[in-house]
Amino acid sequence: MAILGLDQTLNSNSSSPRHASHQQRLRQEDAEEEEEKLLLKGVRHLCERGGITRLPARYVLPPSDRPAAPDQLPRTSGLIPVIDLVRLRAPAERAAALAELDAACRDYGFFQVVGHGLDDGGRGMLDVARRFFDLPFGERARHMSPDIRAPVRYGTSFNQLNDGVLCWRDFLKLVCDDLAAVVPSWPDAPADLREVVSAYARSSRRLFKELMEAALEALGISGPGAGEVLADCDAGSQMLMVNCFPACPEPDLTLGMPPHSDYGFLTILLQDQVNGLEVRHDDRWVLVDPLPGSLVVNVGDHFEMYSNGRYKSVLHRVRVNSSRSRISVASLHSLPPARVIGPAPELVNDENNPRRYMDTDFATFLDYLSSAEGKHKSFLQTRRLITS
Ligand SMILES: O=C(O)CCC(=O)C(=O)O
Ligand SMILES: [Fe+2]
Repeated sequence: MAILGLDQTLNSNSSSPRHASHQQRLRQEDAEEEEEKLLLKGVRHLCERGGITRLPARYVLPPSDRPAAPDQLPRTSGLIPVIDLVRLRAPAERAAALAELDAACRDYGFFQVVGHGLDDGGRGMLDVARRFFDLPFGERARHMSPDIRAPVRYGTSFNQLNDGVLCWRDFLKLVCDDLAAVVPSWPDAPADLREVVSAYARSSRRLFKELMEAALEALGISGPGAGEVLADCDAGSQMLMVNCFPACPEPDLTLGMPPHSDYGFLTILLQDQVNGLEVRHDDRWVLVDPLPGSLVVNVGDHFEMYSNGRYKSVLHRVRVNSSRSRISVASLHSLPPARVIGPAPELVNDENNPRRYMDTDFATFLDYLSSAEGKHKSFLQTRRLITS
């Protein structure tokens, strides 16, 4: 297909002309099918073919869903609270740091972590991720699967089963629940991927547990209740989403990820120097401008449910830009997949803090993702008992 032809096909209006002959309509249907197949190979592949000077129509959002041009955004450096783990680890400063953590989870649902002591600050992880996305398409495509349940999966967009408008994103999903068992099925190229990513996954899990320990203390949950949750964190579910957002020809018309919340307890996000994450706060989108070397952490749906609404799982989205490709690695942590999650009994009382969410489990979440409902509401909304 000629390069110009490709652009024209991708941008063309998909409805058939009224007087098109039967044969013309069939040809158009074939072309649309070919185009869809091409787009599902991902945005990296699309960009590598060259000649993409306009955003293909399948990625164009309706005007109300488009991101504001960057210069119209409020500057937000300093807005997302910073939690210093060095203070959290110092007995004399722990109480003050816990109060800050509690406020961040309540008021923002997001915070930045510094002083985390991660070996190389995550640089090795970002570097191997970049080299993975730089591999020839055929090498990446070995891991492609439309099955959202596949433990290793290279995919594109957000939820390709349900996306009406595609997102400008490719990703490698790696389930890390039982590392020793899953690592042999991970990509073997680049040659150091398995080693670097599994080391990062282990560090991220340690950080998750440390943050959960602190958050439970901040919530006033102690004794056997806290012990059980923390033991479950050790054997809990973990999923790495390694995201690649290539430079985009018309970034103001689309998004790298649509507004969504994360399903787990906490997500730990490592990102390169290119901004893109926007968080919903006070009814507006704010661009997160992270401190160099920090990790961004957010509360997920399971933690909002477990905390009976005290902590907020906040909508966030990713914008793309026209000049620089961006890499991020989200590590989504929760309790073991078989565990039923509902409000902690310590946080519910009939008088002034009634139960706000019904119990849920992982299977229900996966069913939701593959259902038509996944198009319209957040998973959390489907679990609410009290809507205010
Ligand atoms: O790339 C980012 O900044 C956010 C990624 C994200 O929200 C996710 O993978 O769930
Ligand atoms: Fe997310």
